[in-house]
Amino acid sequence: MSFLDRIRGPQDLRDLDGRELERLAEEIRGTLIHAVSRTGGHLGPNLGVVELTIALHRVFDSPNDPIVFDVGHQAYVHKMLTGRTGDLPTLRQRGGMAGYPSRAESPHDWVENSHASAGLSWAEGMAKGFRLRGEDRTVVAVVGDGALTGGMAWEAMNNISADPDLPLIIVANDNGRSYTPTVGGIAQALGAVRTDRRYEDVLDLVRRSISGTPWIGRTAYEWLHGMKAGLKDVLAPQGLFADLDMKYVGPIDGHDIGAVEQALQQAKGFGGPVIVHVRTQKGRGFKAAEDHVEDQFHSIGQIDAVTGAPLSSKTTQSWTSVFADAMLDLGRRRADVVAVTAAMLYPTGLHRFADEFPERTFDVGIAEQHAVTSAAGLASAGLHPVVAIYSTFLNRAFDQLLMDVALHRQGVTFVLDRAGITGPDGPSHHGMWDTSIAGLVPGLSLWAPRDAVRLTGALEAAAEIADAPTMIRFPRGGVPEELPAVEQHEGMDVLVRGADARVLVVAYGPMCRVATEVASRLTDQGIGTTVIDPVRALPVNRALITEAARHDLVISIEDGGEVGGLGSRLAQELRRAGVTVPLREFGIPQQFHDHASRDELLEDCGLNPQEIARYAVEAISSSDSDPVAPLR
Ligand SMILES: Cc1ncc(C[n+]2csc(CCOP(=O)(O)OP(=O)(O)O)c2C)c(N)n1
Ligand SMILES: CC(=O)[C@@H](O)[C@H](O)COP(=O)(O)O
Ligand SMILES: [Mg+2]
Repeated sequence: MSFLDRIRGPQDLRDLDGRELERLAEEIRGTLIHAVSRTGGHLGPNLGVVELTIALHRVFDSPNDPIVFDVGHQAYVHKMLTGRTGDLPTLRQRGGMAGYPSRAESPHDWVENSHASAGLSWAEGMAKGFRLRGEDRTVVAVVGDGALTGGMAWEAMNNISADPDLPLIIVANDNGRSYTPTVGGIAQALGAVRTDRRYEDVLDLVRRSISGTPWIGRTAYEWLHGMKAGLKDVLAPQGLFADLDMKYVGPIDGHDIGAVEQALQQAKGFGGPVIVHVRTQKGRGFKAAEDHVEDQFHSIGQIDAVTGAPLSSKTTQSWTSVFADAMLDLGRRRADVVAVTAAMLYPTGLHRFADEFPERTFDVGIAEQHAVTSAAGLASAGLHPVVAIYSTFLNRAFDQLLMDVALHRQGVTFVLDRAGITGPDGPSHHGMWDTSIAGLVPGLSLWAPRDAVRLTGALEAAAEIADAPTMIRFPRGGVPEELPAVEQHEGMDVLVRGADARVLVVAYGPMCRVATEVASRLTDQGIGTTVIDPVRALPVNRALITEAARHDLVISIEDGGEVGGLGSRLAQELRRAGVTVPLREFGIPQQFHDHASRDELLEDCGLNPQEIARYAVEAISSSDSDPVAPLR
């Protein structure tokens, strides 16, 4: 039986000796590579925390001592050590193991939100809470160097550093990377601590010089050992945290289980907030990952478990790569166009713009709030910033969008990738709130392109707006074939013009294809149907109101939240115009949607032609004297 097979929970770790623990780490690495190369997922981050997580679960008593993972994408090893190795083959699949901690899976899991830089606030609150309730529990927060570039982490640190007996241990998991190398002064400061060896070099020098004479050696060693704390303070680099009067232990080799355990025990002994700074390597133990320049296999699809070569041959171009092409073309023609990313240069497709225009590309770290307001600053300086960001991560920068960009009427373009249902990353990753947010922002224009041609056109149009925010949203994955219009009308694209149309379907983005299929089903039932893509979804086009008034039923279909989404805004404008035609909005239901494939979840949301057409037939029939035969 392998060591890993013997681990049903953290208690089974405690009997293993150093050699056995190393064997266990090897087994965990092999299992991770084998499983995640098949399922896809965050292989690199998890390969980097194997020894760290083993040490954490040997020193602390989870779940009595909660272990909080910031972002949580690096919690696969934690899940394996808490009895879930067998679930790895179901990773990120419908009904399978979540890619982040999940309270439904285990009491060892505490925080499910995959949005970075929230972990320390969670841990600070938990530690205060347990202390107030008189519970003897230590909270441990594992936070990456990337997550430490997020402002929320420092809001928490400000409170933690002022609370000397808070039972909280912060493990700074410093692998020097977010996707690409982590940017900014904080990362540099961590790096300084990581690479500054004055203290160790002096110790090595003394050890070498006295190694031949035992009695001197023993005396000097005892002296050194006694002096160690003072010596370290004098010689060790005054790390980032020293000025906060935070106790600091490190830097520790995060792949040396014994050293990490010793550091964690030392930190535990302090009884108050401590930073344990561990140096790890993302992708450790898998050469293809270690050597992967882009992101050290931060997030992978299916790959060859030996070579690391991608297996899922992407046949269709991705929405992201269409944007990358359009952005590069725009940048070549417009010197005022600049790019802003929050530590996601490659995932958002800005890397090619950055290669050609490095001085016009700004990676601000995992700091979306700063990214948005800094973009307002760039616009006020006469530039046109394009902020490329995953839809879900814009949530945390709503105030900056509203009060810095829109209030100041700054021309900033937001390109929201992963808008709508994303799929495997689960509830905190679906981009289902951006359209509701957009609807609240005065002056904002939004495009939801249905294909590559419309995406390119939307970027061109958005870049022309210099006095208000603009937003372009598209989903994760492959871009569909071009869906040409049969007619242009007042800036809108008519995709189907039904004879004697009774039903108007207003469709946004990738749902336009669904809408044309709804139309063909209804036409087969003898119900004339018109399909319109507004192209510029917000503000609502007045011509759409006029079109709606000419029909007996209006249906809107969007890959966005149905509450307060684009359909809701259309309904509001119809009411305001006194148009009483019934309107039914089809969108993503207002709930947290678990992980599954994007197609599975869209089906669950009812965003398919069958269900929508069935609704339309029933609605028309119920309003008619001679009802139409129900759809089969
Ligand atoms: C608010 C937010 N922005 C962006 C992301 C996307 N993201 C996921 S992990 C990651 C990098 C995290 O780096 P780090 O904290 O150092 O963890 P590591 O992957 O190195 O273990 C990013 C940018 C996110 N999860 N949350
Ligand atoms: C953890 C995180 O937020 C990202 O790594 C995310 O998982 C990437 O999502 P995509 O795979 O859609 O790029
Ligand atoms: Mg990192």
